[in-house]
Amino acid sequence: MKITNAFRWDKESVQLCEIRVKEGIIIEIASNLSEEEDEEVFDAQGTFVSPGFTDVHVHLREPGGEYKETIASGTEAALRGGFTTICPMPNTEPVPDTVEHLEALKEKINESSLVEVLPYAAITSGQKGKDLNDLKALKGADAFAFTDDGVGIQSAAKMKEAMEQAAQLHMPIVAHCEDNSLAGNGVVHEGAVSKRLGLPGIPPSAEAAHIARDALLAEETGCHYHVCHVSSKESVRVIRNAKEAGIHVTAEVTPHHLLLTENDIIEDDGMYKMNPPLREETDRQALISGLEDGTIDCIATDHAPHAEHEKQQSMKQAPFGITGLETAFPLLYSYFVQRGSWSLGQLINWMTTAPRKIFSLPKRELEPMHPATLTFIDMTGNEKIDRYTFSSKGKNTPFHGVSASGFPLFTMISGEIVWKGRQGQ
Ligand SMILES: NC(=O)N[C@@H](CC(=O)O)C(=O)O
Ligand SMILES: [Zn+2]
Ligand SMILES: [Zn+2]
Repeated sequence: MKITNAFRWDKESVQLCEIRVKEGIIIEIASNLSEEEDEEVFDAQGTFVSPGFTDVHVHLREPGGEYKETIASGTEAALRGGFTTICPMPNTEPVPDTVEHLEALKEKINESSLVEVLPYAAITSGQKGKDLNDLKALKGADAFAFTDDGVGIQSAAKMKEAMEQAAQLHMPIVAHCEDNSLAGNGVVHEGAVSKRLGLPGIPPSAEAAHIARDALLAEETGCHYHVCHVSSKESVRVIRNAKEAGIHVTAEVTPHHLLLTENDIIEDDGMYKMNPPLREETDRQALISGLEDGTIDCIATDHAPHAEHEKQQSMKQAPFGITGLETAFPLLYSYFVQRGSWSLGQLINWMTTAPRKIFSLPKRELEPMHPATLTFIDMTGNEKIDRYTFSSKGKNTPFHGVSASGFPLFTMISGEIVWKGRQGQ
């Protein structure tokens, strides 16, 4: 197959190109490729082509929470957002904390996933933070990495034990950092908005204290420690210091923490409730500079679908979390690339190469010998985000009605167009 009329990021600028694909693999890329007899031609219609995005932090809710999302609906949302590899978190029912549960989950993934799905296994039984799972056996059953995302591991000793074992297995420990004794029953950032709305707050120290603790434990144990959804300037500082000390720490940031602050919360509205909470403008700026200077390694959505009736509740009642797969690239492209803060190459790196490097996944580059697993993005059009058109069952986004460019038009996996939803709409 010859893909024609596509733009790609070529070192420093966007260039028109043609791509030859054989048996699902990229063979050649050039501005003009020779004609081959009887070759199928795929007209990319002037879209921008990128390796499919990788998201190392999503919630698919299956098993146990199928009314919020299923593997089928969540992976369709991934395709619609340009993601071809996603890593679901283990806060499901049951939790993938035994080989049996993980195998059952993998079977469901095989039955209904539309993209590559690499599931995490939990660190502790039922994610209760008490009994360590058989990490060696879970690695043997292909766990992507270990995490108790959804809750922080409260006991430092338990975290140390987990890291000791993970280090021996050469597996990363991925952490939702939240000290419950500091976070309490908080529902928003502790600051101006928690005061204005009279809501219990979550201080930045609830996150940063765990990161500082765990960085020391990672140093002691030699474990690779990855921090989920960094939200505060204090956390960025602690991660920067840890990296400077040579500790193997990596970190991710979500689109919503890069784009929103507590000031976007106008009233007591559960749609703006997420964990960690939206913080202050100085935090948002620290996250942006942390990403730009390499303190934060990649972008991950923390796609957290919930049902409409759940998110329509007040801050105190609604569950934490917002969806992200179908809005991540358009929002970041429109806000940071179109306005000139980042190059397209930087954004693509944080959503493709960088997350794969953190977890030593096989490279997916737009280069010969790599799989033709590609996302084709419409860079010129502009449309309003409409949550009711999401493939995800979770319509819970605070970005409904926001205008953006950069929506994927079609997605290819190993040379096959697997999604052309926007074309068909
Ligand atoms: N981020 C969230 O606000 N919610 C996540 C849990 C989590 O990522 O901690 C969820 O599972 O809904
Ligand atoms: Zn979390
Ligand atoms: Zn999460």
